[in-house]
Amino acid sequence: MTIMISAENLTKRYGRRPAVRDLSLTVEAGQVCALLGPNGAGKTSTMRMLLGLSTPDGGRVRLLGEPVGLGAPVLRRVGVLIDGPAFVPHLSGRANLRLLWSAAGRAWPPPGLDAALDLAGLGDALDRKVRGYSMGMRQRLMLAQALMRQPDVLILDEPANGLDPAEVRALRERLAALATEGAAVLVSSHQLAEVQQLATHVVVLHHGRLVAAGPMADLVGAAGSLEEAFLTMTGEEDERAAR
Ligand SMILES: Nc1ncnc2c1ncn2[C@@H]1O[C@H](COP(=O)(O)OP(=O)(O)OP(=O)(O)O)[C@@H](O)[C@H]1O
Repeated sequence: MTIMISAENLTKRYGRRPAVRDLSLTVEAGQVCALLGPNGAGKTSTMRMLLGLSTPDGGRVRLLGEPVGLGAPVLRRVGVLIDGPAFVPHLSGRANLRLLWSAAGRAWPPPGLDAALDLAGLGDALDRKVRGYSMGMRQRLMLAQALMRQPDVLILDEPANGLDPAEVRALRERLAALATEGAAVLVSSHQLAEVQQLATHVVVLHHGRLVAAGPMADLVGAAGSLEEAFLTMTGEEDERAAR
């Protein structure tokens, strides 16, 4: 068992409001872990801290056993999809990928480019300006960006947004293959039926707190589906009804 992603007692406040409270989680090599929670539960805040994009008010993060901060060397081994990246609209998809890769002084092309482009499935559009891309095409370019470095750790915030069913399936298969090869994947999503097929493990947040964590089969348990288990755990249906 190799722990690839670890958070210990993470806390984040915006002003006085806690967004993440005393959260601990681990993701091991070979696992695809879903980070779930209703809107505002703290998923993006958690991922930003895991990546050194925001500083925790308390607790500790390690990726591949190393501490994380902006520009930490370990981040070269991490594929990221989180708020962006901001592509240059008048450059092609391919030129944008090259720019993002080469900015750090690395020789083009990256080792996983072909597999990443294959998944992105942009075809001829890869050489057209990003300005004309649909939302789904931008999302697929972002995925290519995250995967082109053949990462050991992947942290993806709602990667399936805007993808059509065939693309969602291709993404699922690619992430499973990367995990089988020894990567650790942490992925946030609201698409619970999809997550149930994708993830081996689940972490559920509610109001910034951990409410459940463990193997998918344990969480689904007697509820029969991840959706049912999730709604029971978070009490979201009751909260909506009370509003
Ligand atoms: N930069 C910020 N400044 C102030 N409050 C913030 C900031 N970022 C997040 N928050 C607040 O922190 C809480 C957690 O937000 P976060 O984006 O982490 O949730 P989330 O689980 O990713 O939600 P969603 O499912 O809607 O993407 C929310 O109450 C949000 O309003």
